Amino acid sequence: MGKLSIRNLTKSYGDHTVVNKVNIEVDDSQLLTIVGPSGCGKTTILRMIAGFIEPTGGQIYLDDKLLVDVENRIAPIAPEKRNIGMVFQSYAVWPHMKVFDNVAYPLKLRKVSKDEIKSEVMRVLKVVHLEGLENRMAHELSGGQQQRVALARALVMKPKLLLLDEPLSNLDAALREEMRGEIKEIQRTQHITIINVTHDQIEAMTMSDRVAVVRKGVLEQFASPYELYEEPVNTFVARFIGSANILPATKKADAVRDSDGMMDVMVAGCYPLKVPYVDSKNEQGFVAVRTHHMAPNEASPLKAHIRRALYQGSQIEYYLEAPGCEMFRLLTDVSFIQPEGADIAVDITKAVWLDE
Ligand SMILES: Nc1ncnc2c1ncn2[C@@H]1O[C@H](COP(=O)(O)OP(=O)(O)OP(=O)(O)O)[C@@H](O)[C@H]1O
Repeated sequence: MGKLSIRNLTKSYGDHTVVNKVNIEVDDSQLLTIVGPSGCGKTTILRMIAGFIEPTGGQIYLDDKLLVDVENRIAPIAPEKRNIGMVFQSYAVWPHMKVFDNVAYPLKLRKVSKDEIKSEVMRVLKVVHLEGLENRMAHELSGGQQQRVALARALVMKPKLLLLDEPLSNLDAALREEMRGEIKEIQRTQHITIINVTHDQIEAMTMSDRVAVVRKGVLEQFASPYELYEEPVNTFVARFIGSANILPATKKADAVRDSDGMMDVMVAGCYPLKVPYVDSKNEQGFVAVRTHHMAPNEASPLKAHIRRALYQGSQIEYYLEAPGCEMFRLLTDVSFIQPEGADIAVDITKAVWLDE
């Protein structure tokens, strides 16, 4: 088991609130990613779960065990008694200790028998694909291998919950990709609940069952990767996840749902469009449009000026300007080739309405 519930979790330093009433529920054996720009409070949330930072408000439960409850003044459970493993960005391994001893360390502290230490260490080294390297010194390993040692050391305690604070950010792109797959594999085979912190939205999308998008300490959206991409709740989430184009749009305050579940909006003052109906009274708002949901069409009333054209081999990405709009992007295949400075017209094939 490893079901985590975070309720109204808050942390303030003086009058600076860095985590503000965050609510998150993670089911057993799921992988949650907390994502957001630098300084938004990701690490603070993780450290409150681990017990290294005391919250200013809220509760955290792991299964039915109350780890901390500020309002009811219940003394927080000490970090080492929480049954939580943690891996950080910097390789927290002892360089002049053997791989085996690095991983065995937490078990030795707990006075586990020698035989059991040996079998447990060998078991987790296999899980992280380091079998055969147990007698190497940690400093003789590559960055990726050292990070696997740190992972093995966290896993050897059979934690209910594994917290990962940007453990992949120091690795090169190929190794990062490989480790993402391995962490997913560990989640599945070891039946462990994982909370991963990153500012990399691709990592959040590809690894997670659920994603928590945080901005300035506030949880903006908590959903599956699919929902975040298809139904972002605001322009911040739409930009951050999948870098959507955001265009100004208007609609009637009493816009109606048609028989297809759509409603009429006007984009950039010139382009009538149907988008999925949302219950909103706002007349001014935005539409979020993915770059591949725009298509060139000479007859379209949405005229745009090509500021930049980035040739990418199989496709071209155009950076476009239109009156009243921030720069937006169109992704096409190479059959549509236009020079920078050209004026074109584009259709929007799919979009969602956002109030803010
Ligand atoms: N001990 C402290 N005293 C005062 N402010 C702090 C303290 N620790 C963190 N903060 C502030 O809390 C905010 C959140 O920090 P946190 O490290 O949680 O962000 P983050 O999202 O993990 O950022 P990054 O991606 O850069 O690691 C920041 O504005 C930071 O300056």
